[in-house]
Amino acid sequence: MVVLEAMHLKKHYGTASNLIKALDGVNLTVKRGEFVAIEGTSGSGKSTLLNLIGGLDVPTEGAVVINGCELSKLSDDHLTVFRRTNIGFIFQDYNLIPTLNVYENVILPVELDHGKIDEDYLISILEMLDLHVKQTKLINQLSGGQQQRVAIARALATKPAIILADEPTGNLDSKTSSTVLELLRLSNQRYKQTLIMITHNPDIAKLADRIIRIEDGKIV
Ligand SMILES: Nc1ncnc2c1ncn2[C@@H]1O[C@H](COP(=O)(O)OP(=O)(O)OP(=O)(O)O)[C@@H](O)[C@H]1O
Repeated sequence: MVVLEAMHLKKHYGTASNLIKALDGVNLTVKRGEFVAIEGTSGSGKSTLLNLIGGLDVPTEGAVVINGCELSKLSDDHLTVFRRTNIGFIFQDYNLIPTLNVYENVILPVELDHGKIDEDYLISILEMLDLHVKQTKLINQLSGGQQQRVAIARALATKPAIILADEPTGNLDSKTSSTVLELLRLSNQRYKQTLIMITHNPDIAKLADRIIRIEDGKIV
């Protein structure tokens, strides 16, 4: 079953002589439960692609369809709810809320949609990420790596169909990094979640079902 379809996606900035083709005609089909790694040099268009797939940015041309829903057809409000319920983002700026503690940050996306919190599932995530003893800590009492793990727990909390991750283990030591990858892989397999991950690490890319390489805004 196809969960994501990107059709002829383009993202251009500027005009005429200053035209930057950040993404230049990308077609991509991803099946439910697939783990896709995205590789490419700096500036090749990886983040642009992830932002368009996640509906965080609007393409200049082309369309993104997730679970049969074309993102550009949704109103802003619907898109916000759609994103929250279908997509888990693990980006480098964690966007955690400093006035909430770890537990409150993690359950926030579930609460915003008045969803039921699966406590057992949540505890297992927090334990695997070694955050269970930090649940009542405020975000600024955590190290960068711990904050990254909170962002990962939050992305998994809603059991989203698609997880979009931008170098999710970039700031973690190698032990935590492999734990996080194991958790993502486990979650990917157990819940048939689709995982799309930008990585510069060939060892991580090797774990993926498929590696996509982007150069100059195109899949090569
Ligand atoms: N808002 C913007 N305005 C103009 N150009 C932009 C904008 N955002 C991105 N670009 C350009 O689009 C191209 C692709 O950028 P993108 O961030 O997608 O690359 P990337 O592969 O994710 O790079 P990195 O690995 O360094 O994060 C780059 O040339 C970048 O300078």
